[in-house]
Amino acid sequence: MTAPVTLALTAGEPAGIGPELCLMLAREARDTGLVVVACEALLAERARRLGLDVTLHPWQPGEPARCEPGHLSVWPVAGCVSRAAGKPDPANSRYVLATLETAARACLDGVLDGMVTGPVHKGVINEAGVAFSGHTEFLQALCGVERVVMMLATDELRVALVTTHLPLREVADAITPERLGQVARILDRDLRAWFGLEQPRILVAGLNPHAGEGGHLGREEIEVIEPTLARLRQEGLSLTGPLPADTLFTPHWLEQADAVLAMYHDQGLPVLKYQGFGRAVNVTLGLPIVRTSVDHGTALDLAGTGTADAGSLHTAIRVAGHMARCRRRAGEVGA
Ligand SMILES: NC(=O)C1=CN([C@@H]2O[C@H](COP(=O)(O)OP(=O)(O)OC[C@H]3O[C@@H](n4cnc5c(N)ncnc54)[C@H](O)[C@@H]3O)[C@@H](O)[C@H]2O)C=CC1
Ligand SMILES: NCC(=O)COP(=O)(O)O
Repeated sequence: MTAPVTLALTAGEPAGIGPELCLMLAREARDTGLVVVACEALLAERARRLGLDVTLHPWQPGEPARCEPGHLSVWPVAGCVSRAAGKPDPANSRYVLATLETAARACLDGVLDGMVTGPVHKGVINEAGVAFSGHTEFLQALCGVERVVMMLATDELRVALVTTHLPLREVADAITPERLGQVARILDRDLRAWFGLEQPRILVAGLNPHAGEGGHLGREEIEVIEPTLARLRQEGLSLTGPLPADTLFTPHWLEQADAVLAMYHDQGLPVLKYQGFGRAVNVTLGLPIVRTSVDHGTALDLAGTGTADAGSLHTAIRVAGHMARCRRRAGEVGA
């Protein structure tokens, strides 16, 4: 019999809502195996504080994960030096990164089938002197791949990004024919692989207002985006654009598309979050492992209150489980 899919779930920033969202999962039975990669004492303390009756079971590679209500398997990670909700401590940063590395290496080694990440605080990690711009870039480097793509999705809308965590000032220079080509090809390929689309229809946003207004409001569309899209169409990609970003997110265009490719983080993600914050998933395309994440951050204001919504975490687990099963079926990893 084939072993059930088992995912790593990193609990993220200890002072944030990640640890309690992981614990909330234990209220119900799970049909996908989950191993929470975190400090066991942190989880135990947060469970006590919130009155959650959860028994934590240290997990060893090769063991089945506990899936019944009231029980959670934990891959214990050391180094979490302060565990207060709502009070982040840069001294925990090495521990936070160790949870990510533990999970990612387990996926690369085939010990686990994919990873779901709870929210980390990028600023706090940087305060510890570690250059870190996000899981996306961290996992790209750890897995040794040249390009990955951040895509956030609800059941109704998918938005992928050409650039991710960059100061706005640097965005225009980062949009090169090479990067745009790599991102569009990964998006097209992974929409086919994971989302069952035979010929993904992708709307591409311009960078400038009104997609450059014929060159009067910026020349990136004419000099970079249009020629690159023309080359990609010759390769068989179905791309429409560059379209003015302010009217692209309207039913007229979205009804004809499977995904939107936005040029930068705050061009695409505010629309996605307005449409579906709390039930969206963040997927890293182009990695050799399965990785999804929640659509929200650390919500330090809610940590320790038990009021955080676990909707996006449920979506992230569902999508990662689906991707891991696809990979199994495709024979990319041993069944
Ligand atoms: N996947 C990740 O690791 C992500 C991490 N972040 C990081 O999180 C930190 C804080 O970012 P913010 O911009 O403040 O965004 P945030 O998502 O943490 O908070 C924005 C607002 O949404 C609320 N909120 C967030 N998650 C919620 C949930 N599950 N249930 C109910 N309400 C929720 C918060 O209380 C707050 O009012 C930053 O360091 C950022 O980089 C942000 C997005 C994703
Ligand atoms: N806005 C999405 C976000 O910041 C999450 O990024 P990452 O940590 O998944 O790279």
